[in-house]
Amino acid sequence: MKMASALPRSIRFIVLVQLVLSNLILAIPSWSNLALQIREVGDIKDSYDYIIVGGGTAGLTVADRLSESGKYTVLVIEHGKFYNASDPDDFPMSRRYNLTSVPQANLDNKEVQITIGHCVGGSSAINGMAVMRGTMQEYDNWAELGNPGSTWNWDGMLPYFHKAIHFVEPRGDWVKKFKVTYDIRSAWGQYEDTRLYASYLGWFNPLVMIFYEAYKRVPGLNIVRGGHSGTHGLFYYPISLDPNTQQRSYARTAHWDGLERKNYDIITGSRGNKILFKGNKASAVRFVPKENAKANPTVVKARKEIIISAGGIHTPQVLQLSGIGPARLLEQAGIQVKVNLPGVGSNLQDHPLGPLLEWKWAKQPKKPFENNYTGPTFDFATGQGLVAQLSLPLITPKSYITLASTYACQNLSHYLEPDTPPAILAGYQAQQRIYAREMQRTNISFLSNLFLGNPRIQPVGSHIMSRGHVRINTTDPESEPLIDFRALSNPLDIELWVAYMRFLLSFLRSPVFAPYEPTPINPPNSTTDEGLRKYIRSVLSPHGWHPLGTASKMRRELGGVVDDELKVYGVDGLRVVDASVMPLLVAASTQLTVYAIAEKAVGLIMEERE
Ligand SMILES: Cc1cc2nc3c(=O)[nH]c(=O)nc-3n(C[C@H](O)[C@H](O)[C@H](O)COP(=O)(O)OP(=O)(O)OC[C@H]3O[C@@H](n4cnc5c(N)ncnc54)[C@H](O)[C@@H]3O)c2cc1C
Repeated sequence: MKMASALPRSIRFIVLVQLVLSNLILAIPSWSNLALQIREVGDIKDSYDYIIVGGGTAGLTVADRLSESGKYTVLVIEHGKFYNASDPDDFPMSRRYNLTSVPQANLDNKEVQITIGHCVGGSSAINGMAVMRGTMQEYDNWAELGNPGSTWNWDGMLPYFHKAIHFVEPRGDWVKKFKVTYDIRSAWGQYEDTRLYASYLGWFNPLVMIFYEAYKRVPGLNIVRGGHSGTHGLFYYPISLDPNTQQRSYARTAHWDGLERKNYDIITGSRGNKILFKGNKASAVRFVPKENAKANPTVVKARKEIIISAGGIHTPQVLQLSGIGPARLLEQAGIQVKVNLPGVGSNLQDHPLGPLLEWKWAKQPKKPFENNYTGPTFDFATGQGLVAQLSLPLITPKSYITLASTYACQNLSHYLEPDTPPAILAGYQAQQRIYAREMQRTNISFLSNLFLGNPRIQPVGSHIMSRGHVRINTTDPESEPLIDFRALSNPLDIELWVAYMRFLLSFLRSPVFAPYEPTPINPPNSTTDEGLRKYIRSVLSPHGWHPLGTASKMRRELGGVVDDELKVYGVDGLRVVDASVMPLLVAASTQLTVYAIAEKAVGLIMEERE
């Protein structure tokens, strides 16, 4: 989009007309056979087989797959709107929520700006487009927290990773130049009917190879033989880019646009604010217009199931407004308790973003960018998708055992709120056992370094020990929920960051960079442990755009909210399908995992039906 101003006016006009027309076709499909955008509440049917609250990444995937046989009617209720594809800003407020966290006590009381999607397509419409997944070990850890026989492990997820995204191989010269590794057979799917794409950029940033060479010298760092095949180390990730249009490929383009289905409706600008029950069975959704919570609500009935896919922040809110959540919180808000489920809203995790490491290079590499790329521009693209994922033994060979045993011996209740319910504590202790073990292993990453070009590195914490929460505002439950990351509330997190910083500072001294005479921009002004702690507190963001865990798929006695079929404990006919079911972070950005969760959920629903 930003390129448009460089074009002659006549061409700009044609491009604009094309964009407006294509947008009309995509956004107003109600005149044809296409899936229907309901414009007036009165046009909504009295009941649907499936109702999905939230038309984002997971919600649209589930809706598409449930409606594809034509046997079932599906309604999606989406809070945001169809946005205008010709909008010159790729990241406007109209497409995202305007949220901040409560002040973070361990981050100098900072209120953290929270960015999540608020439109048809949800966060997939505004994300950085990186396509990554975690390692085998990380998904296997999910199963460990699940019920006996849980299939939410690597083997149980892999078929859905395949189904979720159509992988487009990189150009041969690119593979050679960058040493890209990928393994289609074991890691990627190429299904014809999957319209979501993972592809690589077709241009060259010479800086990337300098970083590649520097990482290669890090002792113990794997050069991954099949990027994304469940192991970690140094590799390239593709992006969610449609290779034909060179535009963002996301939940809307893959799972809504152009579908010819009379059984698939969506209503936008509508906020689902209560699930209604007949006895124990979720039977209807109540919703209000986006702008007016006090307006007359509409109720639409579900004949088979209701699925909440409102994302890691709003799914717990919808559950709590429906009387499913911690009883005390609900009583304080004057909400009748349907199920006392303390885990709703707890276990909030996100990938923390460490300080952006930037340098000035006195001498530049000879060859500048080979830039004939014409798609969307964003930070990750300039880094070409190079990521280095590092285990704790690799980051800090001398102290990883001490860090792991310090964590294993912690009394977690010292770092939680005094009235933390026993089930929540039990769940965090189960996670503690997992992480105390994983800190000593070399096949799980604790720090991901994303190369962003220029040269810059964005360090991202892959796993955190602190746990936050999302709770309705008891004085005004319909307003935005209160979001507290409780960043660094577990003191081990800052010690991990001190170790990460020490690793990074030494990496920057790699002899590979020396010919370019680098000078760091904004380095920490003290490198003592205390100096680094202070520095981290001043720069860390606990929000790396991946809030999750707030309706975790764990055993109920561990504070879980959904079982292994993603059904909400204590009621019938209600599932959660989105990022909030992930019980633990994976060392990867989250969209591909969310798409795979949605595909697997549909598999479970269909298995039950047929
Ligand atoms: C800025 C940003 C950058 C990111 N970058 C990357 C990246 O590069 N790579 C990657 O893999 N991942 C990335 N992610 C993360 C990834 O996009 C998300 O994890 C994923 O899209 C979440 O999917 P979801 O279905 O859980 O939620 P969403 O996709 O957020 O969907 C939730 C939907 O529910 C709607 N909703 C909320 N409440 C209600 C309600 N009460 N009633 C009706 N509708 C409601 C919302 O409007 C939204 O459309 C990024 C995310 C963001 C925000």
